[in-house]
Amino acid sequence: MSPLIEARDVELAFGETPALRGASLAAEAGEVLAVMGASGSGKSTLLHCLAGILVPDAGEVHFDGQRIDRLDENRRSALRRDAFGFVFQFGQLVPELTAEENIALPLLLGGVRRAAALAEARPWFARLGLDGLGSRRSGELSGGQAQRIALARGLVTRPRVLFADEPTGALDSLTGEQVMELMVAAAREQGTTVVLVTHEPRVAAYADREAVVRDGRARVLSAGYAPGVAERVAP
Ligand SMILES: Nc1ncnc2c1ncn2[C@@H]1O[C@H](COP(=O)(O)OP(=O)(O)OP(=O)(O)O)[C@@H](O)[C@H]1O
Repeated sequence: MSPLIEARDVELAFGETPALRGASLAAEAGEVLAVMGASGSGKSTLLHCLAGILVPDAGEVHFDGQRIDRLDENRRSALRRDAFGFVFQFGQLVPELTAEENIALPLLLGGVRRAAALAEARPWFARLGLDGLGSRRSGELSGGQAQRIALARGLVTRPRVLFADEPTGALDSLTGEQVMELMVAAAREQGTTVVLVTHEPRVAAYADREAVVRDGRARVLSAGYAPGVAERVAP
């Protein structure tokens, strides 16, 4: 079976700073893949290349049998909107919108009519333990509540791949674990592949498989989680 999404020998430099130096990484359909590594190792850059946000200087990015690094910006943008979902460290909700409108936003941007988009957003409140919060704005939500809204926004279009960059990084560990449990359960329920960037082994433990990025190169660890394995495997 070929992977759903794959980076092959990807290289990318920001000016004189090499961020990726031949990174290869693949995720199968339905898999939860954690990407770990030290600060500055290139994790976010690799995620941005996989998601078609950045175009690598060299190497290839494939999604669902298509080479996406060769698509122009308009087509990559359409792909991100139609096939991918995103969750970032600080939720990044739109402060002027209610929680319900924030969840519905990717559908609205994709041309779904307002009533239909809000109807799609509503079940997420019960699913993520957020009942009664639909009309709140982001300033009236706790960090954990806001991140669950961001998670719902990332999944509401039923994306093929959810890209999550340090989704628990701004939360305390208990709240972070709740968000991870909800994220993995919701993704599995709808068959969404998850590429999860984290530097926390406790967060990576929710994944089916782990990869480590070190100095701009990725290596996949064997399935399953064992404390300390990342440190032992890295040369
Ligand atoms: N927009 C940018 N402009 C210049 N350099 C950048 C930019 N983004 C990242 N870099 C550099 O590229 C390298 C990889 O950064 P990246 O953000 O991918 O690492 P990371 O592993 O995700 O780090 P962290 O865990 O701290 O978020 C670093 O040396 C970083 O300073």
